[in-house]
Amino acid sequence: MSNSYLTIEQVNKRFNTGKTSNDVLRDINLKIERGEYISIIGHSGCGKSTVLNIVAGLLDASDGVVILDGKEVKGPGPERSMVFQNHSLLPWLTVYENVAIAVNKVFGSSMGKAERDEWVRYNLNLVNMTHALHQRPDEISGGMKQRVGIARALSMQPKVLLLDEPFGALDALTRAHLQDEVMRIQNELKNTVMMITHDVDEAVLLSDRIVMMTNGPAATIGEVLDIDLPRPRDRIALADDPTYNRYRQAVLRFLYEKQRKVEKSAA
Ligand SMILES: Nc1ncnc2c1ncn2[C@@H]1O[C@H](COP(=O)(O)OP(=O)(O)OP(=O)(O)O)[C@@H](O)[C@H]1O
Repeated sequence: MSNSYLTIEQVNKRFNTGKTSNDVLRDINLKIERGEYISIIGHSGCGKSTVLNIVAGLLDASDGVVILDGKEVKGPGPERSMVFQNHSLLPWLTVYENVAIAVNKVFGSSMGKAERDEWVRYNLNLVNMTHALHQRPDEISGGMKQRVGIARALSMQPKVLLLDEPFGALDALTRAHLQDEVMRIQNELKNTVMMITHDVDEAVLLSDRIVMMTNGPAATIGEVLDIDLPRPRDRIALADDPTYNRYRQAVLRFLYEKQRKVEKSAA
């Protein structure tokens, strides 16, 4: 298998607890090109977070490798920054400081103080948060916290941005607004992104490809769907677009027909 920008090759994952071994992932193979936006969708518990955690280096694969930009992933690193569903800001630091702490850690030796300050502000400006620089996490809304988390992840200039249900805890309107912001930022920065989602519309709207996982145990990639919709994408215009709806139906069919059958036959 030749390498792409990000290659997941023959990855298996078993969790061993006491005498029992739980085969969670089997034969995960995926190649992601630089600048691609990939979503991973699948039923709860199939192993989506496990895949992302292996790419993040937070978990080791039992077999197989992850190669990013020619280097094997071994342990966590700032070139693979992660945003979680439940914002993980440090509550005692301000919005500015939450991003600055990451910037100082990653670029402390290579950027001067003024340059670091400018970079923190640049990233907070990308997510429209410069009005709240000196507020603390408990003084801002859930959507604002997620924006700061995204700014913090982007500020590390990751080679791949890993989003674990980043909009999952938000109300529908805030979620839509933040999805639009992420699409705008993606258009501007052309990041390589892997995002876990349970939301079919979110997957189709944001992605270049949707990776659909089979049910566990021993979950694997069932189908990969190319989303060939021009960008920038407008959610309202797409609601009536036949191609958009065809993609949507393909994902729904996978999740609720094909994977339900697997569940029944396994029972
Ligand atoms: N540290 C661990 N030790 C043992 N089993 C684990 C561990 N982490 C995850 N698992 C198991 O691996 C399976 C996949 O979990 P994972 O969190 O990756 O699924 P998921 O698809 O992300 O789920 P959800 O959509 O509900 O977040 C589950 O059966 C889970 O119980």
